[in-house]
Amino acid sequence: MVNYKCLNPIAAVGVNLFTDDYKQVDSVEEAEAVLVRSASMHEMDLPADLKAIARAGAGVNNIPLDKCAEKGIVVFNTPGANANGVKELVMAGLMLASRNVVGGINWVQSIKDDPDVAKLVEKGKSQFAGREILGKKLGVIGLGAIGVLVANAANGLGMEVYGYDPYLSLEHAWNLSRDIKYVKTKEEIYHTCDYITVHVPLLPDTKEMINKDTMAMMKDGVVILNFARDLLVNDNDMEAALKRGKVKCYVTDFPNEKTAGMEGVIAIPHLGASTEESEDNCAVMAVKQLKQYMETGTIKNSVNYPNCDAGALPSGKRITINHKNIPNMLTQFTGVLSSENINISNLINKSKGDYAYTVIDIEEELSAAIEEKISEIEGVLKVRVI
Ligand SMILES: NC(=O)c1ccc[n+]([C@@H]2O[C@H](COP(=O)([O-])OP(=O)(O)OC[C@H]3O[C@@H](n4cnc5c(N)ncnc54)[C@H](O)[C@@H]3O)[C@@H](O)[C@H]2O)c1
Ligand SMILES: O=C(O)CC[C@@H](O)C(=O)O
Repeated sequence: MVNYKCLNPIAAVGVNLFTDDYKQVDSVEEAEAVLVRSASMHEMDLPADLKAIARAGAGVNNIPLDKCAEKGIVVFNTPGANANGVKELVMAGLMLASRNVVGGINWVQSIKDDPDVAKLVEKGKSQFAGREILGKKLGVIGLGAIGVLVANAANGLGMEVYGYDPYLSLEHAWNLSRDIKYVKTKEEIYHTCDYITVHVPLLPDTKEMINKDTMAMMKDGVVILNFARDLLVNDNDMEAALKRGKVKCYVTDFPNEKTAGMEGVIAIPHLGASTEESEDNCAVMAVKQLKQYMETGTIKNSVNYPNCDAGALPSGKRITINHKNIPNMLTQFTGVLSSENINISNLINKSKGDYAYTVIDIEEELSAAIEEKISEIEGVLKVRVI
């Protein structure tokens, strides 16, 4: 039986994939597997039995990835599963920043009880006139699952689209329309574009990438859209830029105490992935990845351990070892098994940065004492026998 804990509500279509071999528990302390959306896990004690965390979503800045890796806990996310939901809201954000729909709607509400409302609407509507996006230049920073969809959709609406991503993957490059102008520096986007949208993860090198220096390079009256994470933007610098008119409008899906009421900000309550379709896609992908890892040791879409297709289970036992990526580990693992006269039928070893993962298939049972011996090897972080 595998105990799992959901730290946020996870769509039923995903949770229902758990069979009778899985049991939902009330506290993280009892869990071997965790499902999470946006709940912060940074201050949480991670129990010794915890083996995997699946983030039903893309951003993993709410999870202490290094601390998890150090404890042999594999963290998964669900790349692309909510990308269409976010793309659609970004397109809405482009419109809301261009046409004063929000101001107009609020105004109608303020005059709704006036018997002359229809006449007042025609008389007063000019104060909410806007501009069209057709022919305007859009810069997309980060051409991953969301950025590519946004770039292609904006291109389809007649915008001239520029894209920047120094780590562009082959898969995403294939999906990018040939009309998108791929640029080699962010500065080209800053200097050129009327609208700039960011779709990068929050990392030390992307934190506050939109700040007074980068905004100084932008066109006067630029519109900035942030459907990625609030800390990508320096809020004090944004406030000053909005006041000066350097930035015409800032659309954010991550309002905080500073930006929620800021003039010139369109604040949306983190709704990018809040669609039935995205929530279902993320939940199904997260649960499938978690189950596959718990049941077979295969790692797919991990952000802190290497991906590893462990293949079908052997007739005997499978030993999975999460360990440090340091020399001489395989010799020690195979040494323990050969000293017990155990034959290895298959061995896979993968590494990612400071961490590695080894899967060893044997055609017989494995005693707890031998498992213990492997666990005691320096650099071994977690051992499982499936
Ligand atoms: N608003 C929401 O509800 C919502 C939903 C999903 C994702 N997000 C956020 O959006 C981000 C992007 O999501 P995604 O699904 O497209 O992820 P993704 O991993 O598919 O794409 C991220 C892209 O950013 C690129 N990148 C990384 N560092 C960069 C840099 N310094 N400059 C330019 N590009 C860089 C990567 O190469 C990658 O192509 C997530 O990390 C998350 O924070 C928000
Ligand atoms: O779970 C959510 O609602 C938001 C998820 C989103 O921010 C993500 O990074 O995938």
